[in-house]
Amino acid sequence: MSKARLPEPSSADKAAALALAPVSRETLGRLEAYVDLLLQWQAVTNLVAPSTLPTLWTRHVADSLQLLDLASRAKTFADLGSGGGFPGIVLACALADRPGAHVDLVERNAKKAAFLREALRITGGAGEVHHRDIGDYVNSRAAPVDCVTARALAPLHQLLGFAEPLVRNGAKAVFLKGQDVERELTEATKYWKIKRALHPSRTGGDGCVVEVTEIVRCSMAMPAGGNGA
Ligand SMILES: C[S@@+](CC[C@H](N)C(=O)[O-])C[C@H]1O[C@@H](n2cnc3c(N)ncnc32)[C@H](O)[C@@H]1O
Repeated sequence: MSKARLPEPSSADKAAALALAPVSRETLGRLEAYVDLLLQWQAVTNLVAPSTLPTLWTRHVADSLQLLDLASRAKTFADLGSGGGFPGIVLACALADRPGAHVDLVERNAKKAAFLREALRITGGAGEVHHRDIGDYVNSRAAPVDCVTARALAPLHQLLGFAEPLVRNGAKAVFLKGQDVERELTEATKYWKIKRALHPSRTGGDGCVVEVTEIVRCSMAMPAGGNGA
């Protein structure tokens, strides 16, 4: 049986992404190698929604790159639930030439963790894959990180539960969120007192980045599914 042909990223979209989030020639080379690898693996395993492939550069790459401006002095990152590598691999590619930079990519799915390792290998991205559960990772990481990231992982109240040990240890959190952010913030404040700022997404739509610099648990019990341990 012949495989269905996947839609390809459009060159106009790539140009638009690079206008939104300009990168050095070296970073562009790494990102192109990553996108090529992602397209090869996408043919056999679902790393991103196939419908988003034509706009892969704006929807996924530029979306990830915009986090760098919100963490311009950060060197160490923890990307929770990295999946196909957004934003973690993109950040690792962009930071490869920054001395001391490092991205921990946390992913419990074995196939995706294997993909992430291969992406770091072929791009020379500055990072390491942690094939484990986020709860284990955040509760056992001894050294602080500067910035914790996540995209399309969980509702905000759960993300805050995951990130709380890292933020308590000095990290800033930046979460890429969609249009439901106000509802998620309302829900989150039932369980957490947070210091936060909202930044509209540079890649358009109703998306935004939630920047969190303080997370304090309220007395109410967390619902199932958060890092309520
Ligand atoms: C919907 S995907 C999003 C992937 C990527 N961040 C993106 O935006 O394309 C969520 C990923 O988080 C991983 N994940 C979910 N819960 C996790 C957990 N508790 N520990 C580790 N990985 C987790 C899943 O395996 C999945 O690959």
